Amino acid sequence: MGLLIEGQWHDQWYDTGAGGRFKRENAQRRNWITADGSAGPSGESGFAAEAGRYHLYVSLACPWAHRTLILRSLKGLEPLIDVSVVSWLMRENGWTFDREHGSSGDALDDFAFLHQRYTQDDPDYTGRVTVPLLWDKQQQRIVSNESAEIIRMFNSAFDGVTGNRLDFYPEHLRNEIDALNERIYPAVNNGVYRAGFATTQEAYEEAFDEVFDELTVLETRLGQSRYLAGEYLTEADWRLFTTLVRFDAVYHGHFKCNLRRIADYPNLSNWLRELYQWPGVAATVDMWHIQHHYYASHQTINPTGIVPKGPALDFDAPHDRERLPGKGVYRHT
Ligand SMILES: N[C@@H](CCC(=O)N[C@@H](CS)C(=O)NCC(=O)O)C(=O)O
Repeated sequence: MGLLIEGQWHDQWYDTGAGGRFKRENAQRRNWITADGSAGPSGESGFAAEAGRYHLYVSLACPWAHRTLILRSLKGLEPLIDVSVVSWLMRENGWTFDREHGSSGDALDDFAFLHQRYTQDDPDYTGRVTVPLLWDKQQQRIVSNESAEIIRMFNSAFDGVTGNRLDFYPEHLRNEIDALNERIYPAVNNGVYRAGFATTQEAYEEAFDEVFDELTVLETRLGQSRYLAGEYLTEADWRLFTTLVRFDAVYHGHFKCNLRRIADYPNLSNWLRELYQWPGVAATVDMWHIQHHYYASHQTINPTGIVPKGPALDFDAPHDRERLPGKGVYRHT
């Protein structure tokens, strides 16, 4: 675990400051792929949607990278955007490449370390070396290392190429989806990390309470609504999914978010199974990478590196969500 400072790699754990609070660094590359290469909401123009031009770097353990793999699958982008999967283990060199346990190696240059890709973009790069990372093979530059924006690009930029009309961020639901994301990101997606990486009791308990307060709100909501934003399955669901699918296996034990398991919430656990069983999704979930990555990589939290054998999880078990009205994914015209 470390970061680049003026292009040099430094092995360094997170600095949680005096209060012991983990603060996630903001992503630094914020360009957008668009249908015609015009500029997106941030960054520069020049990234037009073209088959075969972009490459996605992911970890199968990482919930932020997982979002991008799900949207890539559901939007029919697998033949257009190829992927490299980093090693499950992240230690003193940060994300590295190998070809074990389903990792791919660096498919482009056979680099040993992901930080080499960051310094190829900028030899003086300063910052954390994170996944997901979307790379432009043509310009040899990073498009984006912000998953929230990569999934938005995947949702629409390539529609003219693929003909895929599924819309996970439909116009009429945007306010609702944005409001959900604004609560769920700090309290749940990042909340479990804030609990797990806290270095004071107070910071841990603060994050812990936020996680479970929000899960209670979401449990109630999903008792009345098939999906988070209503009858349509949207981006907001997939963003929550990647955290909850890891929860009982990792966040409950490793990050000490153990008031309850997701299995103890009837609506959240049934909703989780429906999403897991959505065509194309189960293949993006690798519980081996997920469990081994967290327990073996975070040596400050789990110095022995022992990976628990349980819990037994069965996301293929039947769910009861048909009891609520649902329309599946919205299709734009
Ligand atoms: N804002 C980024 C966050 C990505 C992120 O923090 N990824 C983690 C893996 S789950 C990472 O690569 N961490 C390495 C580090 O912080 O050094 C996004 O959502 O894309």
